[in-house]
Amino acid sequence: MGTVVDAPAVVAEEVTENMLGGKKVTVVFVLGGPGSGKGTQCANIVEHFGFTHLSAGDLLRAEIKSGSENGTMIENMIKEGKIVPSEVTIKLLQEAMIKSENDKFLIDGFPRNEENRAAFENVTKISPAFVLFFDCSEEEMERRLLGRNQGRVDDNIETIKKRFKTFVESSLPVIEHYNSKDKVKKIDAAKPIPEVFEDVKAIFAPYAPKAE
Ligand SMILES: Nc1ncnc2c1ncn2[C@@H]1O[C@H](COP(=O)(O)OP(=O)(O)OP(=O)(O)O)[C@@H](O)[C@H]1O
Ligand SMILES: Nc1ccn([C@@H]2O[C@H](COP(=O)(O)O)[C@@H](O)[C@H]2O)c(=O)n1
Ligand SMILES: [Mg+2]
Repeated sequence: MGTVVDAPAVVAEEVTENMLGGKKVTVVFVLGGPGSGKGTQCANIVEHFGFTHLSAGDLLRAEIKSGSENGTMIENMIKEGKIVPSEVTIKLLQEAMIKSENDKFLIDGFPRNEENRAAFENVTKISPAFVLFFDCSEEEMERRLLGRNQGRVDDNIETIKKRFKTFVESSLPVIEHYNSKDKVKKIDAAKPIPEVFEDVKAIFAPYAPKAE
């Protein structure tokens, strides 16, 4: 009797799980400190595994450039290494996912704090397949950021120190949360780029496009 009554609830959950605008999506959160190599490795994953890369930072920077009413607030938060309110970032991520024809997304640099994490789950009902965590020392990340040369307003030593503090205080607890659910795949990101990608490839092997 119990089984018969329970069955529809289970089916309903399967149907609605990770649905977005009528499609079932796979989401991987890509986390790690500033300069750990998230963007660099996401570009490789896109090329080899057909995911769409959504960088929360890039979306926020595009929002500033677009002349949005939130532009000044976002720019100030980025300069201070602070985290923009979740509603702003989630709206940008949701819009980008709905607009995309793809159903596999790398969400880079999000969730950055507990508020990001809980709000995303509440609003989208999407849970990540897993969390890719790029682990790297602050010394190495600082060296990389100071050498990046992409004209970012936050690639200066004052902001870098603030971003490290935000990462330790606000972002590491998010990684710990997912670790407690066995969802974190940790990568040694201090190695050279091709070696890091070898480790990444092993994790993404189940997502390799099928040979025709
Ligand atoms: N494994 C690596 N070894 C050496 N340099 C690297 C490595 N990975 C990335 N880099 C370089 O470090 C810089 C930062 O990399 P990237 O932009 O991918 O980091 P990120 O984690 O996305 O940083 P942010 O959080 O600030 O956006 C870039 O100049 C990139 O070329
Ligand atoms: N979830 C997020 C992600 C980023 N930010 C702000 O953007 C800055 C740059 O992000 P990168 O991922 O490109 O390093 C970051 O320091 C934050 O100020 C955010 O608020 N919320
Ligand atoms: Mg990046």
